[in-house]
Amino acid sequence: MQVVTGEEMGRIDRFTIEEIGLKEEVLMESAGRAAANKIMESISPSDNVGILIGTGNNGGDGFVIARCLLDAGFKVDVWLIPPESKVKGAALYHLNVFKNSGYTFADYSSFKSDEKEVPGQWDVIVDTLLGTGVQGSLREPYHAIVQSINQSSCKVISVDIPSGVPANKGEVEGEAVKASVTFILQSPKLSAFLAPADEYYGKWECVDIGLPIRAYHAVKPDRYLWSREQVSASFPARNKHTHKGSYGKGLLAGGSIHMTGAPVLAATSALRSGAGLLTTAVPEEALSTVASQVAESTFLPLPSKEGEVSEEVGTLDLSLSNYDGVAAGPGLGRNEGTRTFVQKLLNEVKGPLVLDADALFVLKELGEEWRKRDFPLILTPHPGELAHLTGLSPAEVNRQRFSISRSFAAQHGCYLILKGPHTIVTTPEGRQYVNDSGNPSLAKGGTGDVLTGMILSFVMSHSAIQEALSNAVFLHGKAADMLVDDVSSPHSVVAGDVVQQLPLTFRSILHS
Ligand SMILES: NC(=O)C1=CN([C@@H]2O[C@H](COP(=O)(O)OP(=O)(O)OC[C@H]3O[C@@H](n4cnc5c(N)ncnc54)[C@H](O)[C@@H]3O)[C@@H](O)[C@H]2O)[C@@H](O)CC1
Ligand SMILES: [K+]
Repeated sequence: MQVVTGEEMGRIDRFTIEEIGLKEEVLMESAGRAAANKIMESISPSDNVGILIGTGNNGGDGFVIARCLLDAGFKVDVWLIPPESKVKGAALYHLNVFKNSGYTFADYSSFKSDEKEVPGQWDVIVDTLLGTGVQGSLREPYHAIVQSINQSSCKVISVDIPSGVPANKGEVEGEAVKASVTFILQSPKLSAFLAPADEYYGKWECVDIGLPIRAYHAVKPDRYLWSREQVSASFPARNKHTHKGSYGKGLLAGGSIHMTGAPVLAATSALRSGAGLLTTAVPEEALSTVASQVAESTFLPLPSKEGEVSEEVGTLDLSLSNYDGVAAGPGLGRNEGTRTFVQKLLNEVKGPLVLDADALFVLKELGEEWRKRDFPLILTPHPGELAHLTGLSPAEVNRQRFSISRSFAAQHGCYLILKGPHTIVTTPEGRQYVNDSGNPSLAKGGTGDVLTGMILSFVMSHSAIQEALSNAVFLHGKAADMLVDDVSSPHSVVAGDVVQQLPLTFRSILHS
């Protein structure tokens, strides 16, 4: 499933109409009918339904939906918000089809002021006021209507996008519909994955309106949703005729005297995620504490000074080219030793290199050096870390999560995993994959270390790096979802619980 901007959706629509020749009226019929079918499945025949129709094509969808529901015998009131003379194009065509079918609507523009509240007898409101064409904050009368919708106790079903929510941005200016459910037409828009707009959608589902795949090929949004279906299809099975070496020899580097837990979490997570052989590299002063908590790893002591890796690491032969994958960062600290170490990893690792946490922090000081890597480089920042790397503020990063990740990954030739409530994996070519698992229980120290371990393990056992990364991100979130659904509360989940939950999470995918 592709994720689009409002403009991309418009271009896909136009290509379908102008190049492929599917008439706009036909497209609107398909869209409205597909949405109507979903709406009818989600309400009861005894419900009183109010359908609110706005001026643009979203309103046109509303006329199709209203006709479908009335034909099926539902109890429906239809309100046309603008004066009829304002309705144009395909929406006007469907207004006429609606009328010619023997149905009527109420003209909101002629209502007296005491008639303008959402009526108390409605159980369900279908919001087809405004779609992806909305610009800025809502003008009257939409503003007042949306306020009235949000104050009502009705179930609110938005079509395509909750009215007033922008397609491409997370910020909502002023009022917008807070939907119970949104039936998105064909492709989710960016705002479904950006805060706080994502909250306005309620539960959402995409409805197939039959836009031709050729139109997507022409427009190339190159952004996809990565969910359970894609994970199941790409999660590699463990073959009978394999041995520990078949699943990669990995190196996990992290820890310092005050942060011994981070490498423990990352290492145990890597091992639980299938790594065949794991070596954990830890500064000498922290080694015994870490080693006592990870029985299945071998260890590589790193020279240390004041509890953190020291600059001497730059002069040592660590045989870094012998590993199938390396991940570094959790708990390393941010001193010169870490910088020297990360520089060495960038130069000497001959396979996928995952940099997280403190390793990301020092990357900025390495200037242009790290752009020249011949082997895959995978960066896993949270918005604060990407802000540090780009010189932007975390708020700016969050505001433009998609575009900033895309340009950063392209500019630096790396895979970028921008963490957050809807983690985005971006490839060096700029393709993007949005994750749809996870919950706020993951907003805790240590959960990122768990993800790093999973990523290390997955990139060693999967030939397609993007799939490995997206699967790790999905399953990490899924483990948290399973914990919250079956075992814990979002408050109580700790990073170690996520590691413990991995076996059942993987089983749920293998057996689905
Ligand atoms: N173009 C197509 O072929 C199809 C479009 N579809 C529907 O069309 C929608 C997009 O249609 P439109 O581009 O007409 O956009 P809208 O339906 O969002 O309507 C835009 C109109 O709303 C008004 N408006 C914009 N900002 C406003 C504000 N802040 N306050 C008050 N009024 C405002 C303006 O008059 C503008 O022309 C989609 O969301 C989808 O529901 C579907 O029918 C499928 C086919
Ligand atoms: K809408």
